[in-house]
Amino acid sequence: MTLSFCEKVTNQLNSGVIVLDLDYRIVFWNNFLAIHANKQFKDVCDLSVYDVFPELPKRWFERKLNGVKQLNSPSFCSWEQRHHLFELPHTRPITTDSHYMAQNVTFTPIEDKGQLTHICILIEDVTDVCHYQTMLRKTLDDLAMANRIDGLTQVYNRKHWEECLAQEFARARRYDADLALIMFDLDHFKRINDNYGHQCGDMVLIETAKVIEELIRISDTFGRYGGEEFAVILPETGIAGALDVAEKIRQRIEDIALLFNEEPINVTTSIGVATIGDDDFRYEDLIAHADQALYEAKALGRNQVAVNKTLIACV
Ligand SMILES: Nc1nc2c(ncn2[C@@H]2O[C@H](COP(=O)(O)OP(=O)(O)OP(=O)(O)O)[C@@H](O)[C@H]2O)c(=O)[nH]1
Repeated sequence: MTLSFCEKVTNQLNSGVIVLDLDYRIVFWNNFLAIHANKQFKDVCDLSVYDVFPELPKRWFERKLNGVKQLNSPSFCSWEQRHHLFELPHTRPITTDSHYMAQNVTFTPIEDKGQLTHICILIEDVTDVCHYQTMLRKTLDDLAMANRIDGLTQVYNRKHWEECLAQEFARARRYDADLALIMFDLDHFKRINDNYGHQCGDMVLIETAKVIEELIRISDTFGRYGGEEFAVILPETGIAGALDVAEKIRQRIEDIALLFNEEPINVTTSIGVATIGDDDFRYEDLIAHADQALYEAKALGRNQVAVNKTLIACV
């Protein structure tokens, strides 16, 4: 078979070109397809495109082509809509999420003497774009996560935790719901650092975060407020429930069995509890109340739970 000039040019393209008649029979495909589908044109010529690519989503494909026919204008399908239309293996040495080549596909009507006679399908290999975009998205997700997480303890950092509190506070105000806050601070933590070193102090903070994360509900939001101070947001929780959780936290921390260089390390915590009140207009008010209660727990001798004074009146 002698090739026309246009066919020779098309065979040089680094994209796939398939031409279908109006019955979806293949009347041309270029070398790119011969290589990537591992089938010479003579072996597919005049076959239905569905016989050669049984994986094609027939209903979607025909709807797409009908649109091209009726409007007599090109149509496009990007890899972001459908990763690929034709199952062509990619030849990259890179690991991607799919075995198949990611594709941008353009459908173009072809007329002869004013009559639509064929549809040309251009398949662009965008495996690299897809791969690098996927990696970029993952990196951005990781960065966003790192921005929310405290590097040492792997729980929420103060900035993100406060954003969560601001949201919960607004929601509780809007729906007149309960909301409680627990803030706790490890007792005499400076002594642990001074006596055993910062490495030991860090280990205590990591272990504390771990046990408390296991103790609270998934709907609660736990974060490191700073230094050796942590905080828990308890949505839909009144004072009785909050005190219950606070006591569990106190007990759990007292029970942590830690060894550093084979020496037991004892840790206790002082805890302040506050719940949203009529006079709290900003989430910072709630923090101030819980912090005040925490200060009282320290003043009363540590290793205990205190409720902020304005609340005691209504308990
Ligand atoms: N190892 C370690 N220590 C920290 C970290 N952040 C804060 N600290 C230390 O925590 C200690 C807090 O000391 P203080 O504020 O005096 O409180 P405290 O000794 O716990 O005493 P009370 O709170 O009154 O019971 C300081 O020595 C800080 O350096 C950290 O990430 N790692």
